[in-house]
Amino acid sequence: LLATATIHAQEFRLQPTPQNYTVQQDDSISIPRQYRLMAGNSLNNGTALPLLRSLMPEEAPDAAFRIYIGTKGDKVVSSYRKRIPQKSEGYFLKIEKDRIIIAGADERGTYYGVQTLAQLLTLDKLPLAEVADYPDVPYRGVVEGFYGTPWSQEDRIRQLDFYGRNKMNVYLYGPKDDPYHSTPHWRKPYPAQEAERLKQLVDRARDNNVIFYWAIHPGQDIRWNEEDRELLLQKFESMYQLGVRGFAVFFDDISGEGTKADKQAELLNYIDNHFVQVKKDVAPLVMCPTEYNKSWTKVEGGYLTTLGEKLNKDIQIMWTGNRVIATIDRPTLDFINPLIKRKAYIWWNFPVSDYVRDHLLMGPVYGNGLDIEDGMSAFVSNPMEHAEASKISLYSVADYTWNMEKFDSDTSWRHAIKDLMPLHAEYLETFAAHNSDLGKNGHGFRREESIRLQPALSALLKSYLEKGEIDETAYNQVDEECRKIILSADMLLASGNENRPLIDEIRPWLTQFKLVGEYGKTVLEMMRLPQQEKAFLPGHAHAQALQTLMTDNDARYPQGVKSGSGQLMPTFDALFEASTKQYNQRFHTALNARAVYSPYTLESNVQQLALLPTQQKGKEGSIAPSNEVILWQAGGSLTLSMDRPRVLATLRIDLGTKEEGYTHFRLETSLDGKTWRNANLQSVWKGYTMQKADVEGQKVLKIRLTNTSGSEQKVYFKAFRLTEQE
Ligand SMILES: CNC(=O)C[C@@H]1[C@H](O)[C@H](O)[C@@H](CO)N1CCCc1ccc(F)cc1
Repeated sequence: LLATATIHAQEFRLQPTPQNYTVQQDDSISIPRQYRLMAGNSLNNGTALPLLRSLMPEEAPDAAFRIYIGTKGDKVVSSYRKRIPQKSEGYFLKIEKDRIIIAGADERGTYYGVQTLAQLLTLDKLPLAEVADYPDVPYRGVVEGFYGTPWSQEDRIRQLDFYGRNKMNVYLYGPKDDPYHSTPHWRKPYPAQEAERLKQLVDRARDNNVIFYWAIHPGQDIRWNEEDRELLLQKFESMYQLGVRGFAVFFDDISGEGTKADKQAELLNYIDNHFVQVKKDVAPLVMCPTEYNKSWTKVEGGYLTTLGEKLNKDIQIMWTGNRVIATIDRPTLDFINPLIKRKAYIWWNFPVSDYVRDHLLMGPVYGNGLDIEDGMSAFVSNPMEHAEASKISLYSVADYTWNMEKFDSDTSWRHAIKDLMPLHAEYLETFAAHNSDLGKNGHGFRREESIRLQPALSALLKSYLEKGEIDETAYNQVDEECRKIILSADMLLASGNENRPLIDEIRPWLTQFKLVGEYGKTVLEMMRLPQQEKAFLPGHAHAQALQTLMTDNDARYPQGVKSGSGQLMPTFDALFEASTKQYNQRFHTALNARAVYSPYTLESNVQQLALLPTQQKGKEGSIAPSNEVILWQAGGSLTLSMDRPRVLATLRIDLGTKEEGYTHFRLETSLDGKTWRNANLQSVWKGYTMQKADVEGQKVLKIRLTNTSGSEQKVYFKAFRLTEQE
């Protein structure tokens, strides 16, 4: 038992990472069963004491062991006054042989001291520790601001408890699809049942020392008149009656009248002067601007400068960074802070996934600057509609914003996973490692995925595509990972009550993840058999069956479910296509060699072209370029076949050679694959190697490019792109 305790203490990590934490290694004390409480009066209506009592229930006035707890200025901790960090929400925690001292700079600091003690109490023995701690970023937390299904009451209760444990101090309620937050009912008070639920959340937030902000999103239909202004204030008043003590006005994603900066500023200052400042117990007003990221900002238009100049100085202005979805760095803040004349209140659009709903974003939080804590007034995360699954990122956001310099994204990510499912951490880590990239998306924001397996995946693919050989080391690593994927999916699906809400959220992705693992194993087996006329066939059929199962859209997820889409699936698909193409060439068969349905098929007797994948995006079709010199033998040809006759708009080819180089080749098109007609090539731009074919309006089934020079040509294969007519 002692050994476990020792190991536990050594690998034990406090979350978030404290600014200062020292432990006397050679000594510890048993957790006192009874203690005498010496509490400062300032804590009477706070939540630090209730939390302490819930952790250590046995109070006894005559107990030898004492706990001194108070806030700076309380007599009971006066002799530790100088040890308390002079920082908002700071605290001093010391565990001695006969006493524990918790002294906060303010009430929330004292509460955080108790939260840190709570973590130490999970050890078998209490280390003789000393913690002097405080947060880097003043406001830290979550803005529930996504499109899609808002979180449930249970989701939110669990979230608020999570924020208390992780020292996050704000939660902004602003679900885009809540009709009483936004158009059409922002003017109306909540119906009784919703009001009661919100009141419960406000109370739970208070228990966790979290400021509950209620946000309103009136901009789409607000009229700049007294009536709407009064209606908005009445709505805020009704929320105040429910206990809300933090208010926000979001003007994002709107158009029309509501986007005017001077009108927005006038309204916000009015709210500040006639509501926030009057109430005295309400947190600073927060607003989200219409121009909330740099790519949407027209500085000369004056929107942000107007807000910066006109808005009362204590009104916070949100900012998502250089783009809608972006990581935050020093240049980002150097742009926005001077414009708005205050420190930006960062709204970080991660791990929100409402624009890539088929993906889960379970990877590490990385890419934000570690030297920018002095440049922001807040950093709040806009999460996924999957509350529990978002906690991997939120755990690290809490870690990052509390102690930025010491933040290590990978360590934090691994601890976040342990915190979420201690008994299944290794399986959840396997799942999370392969479910982190977003796939192509309109915001161009991507994340690393399958990081540790990437070298093996690319080595396996490269040697197979370029030499038709199997890299055994890489093969075994990928095979072993497929086994772990299948195991992890099953273990998590069968994990019972450890974290049922999480499994309920990610179940469709776990099922998909298992299929990805099985597909990988099947494709790996296929790679060994392209020369075996009979043995290859069952594997090919199984792989196709798995492809079908992976694209079957579950009615509940019309957007589909993607897993391993960043690295695993592209590699497995390429290996499926390559091994099937090899089989077809060897046995002159026409097995389907397309992993992902595409209307275009490539055939070629030029060895280096034969395995290039074709791609289709809308009306565009292409053969993937190759970045090596192609030895194109005399008479060698490449044929791109359509699944049915299609009308071409453009066709561009780039062999990396000038005009004369193209005289060695003939380009033809055919509607039936029997009769062919020439298509002339001409330069697109003088002196460039890209050529275009005159095929506008031609209906074709096949396109063929042949080396008619009578000798081998060395060319590049830089582009082969067509567009179809609408
Ligand atoms: C700070 N406010 C926001 O970030 C607003 C919204 C929501 O919060 C959403 O969760 C988030 C990321 O998808 N933003 C996307 C906005 C996209 C969008 C794209 C093109 C448009 F034309 C309009 C909106």
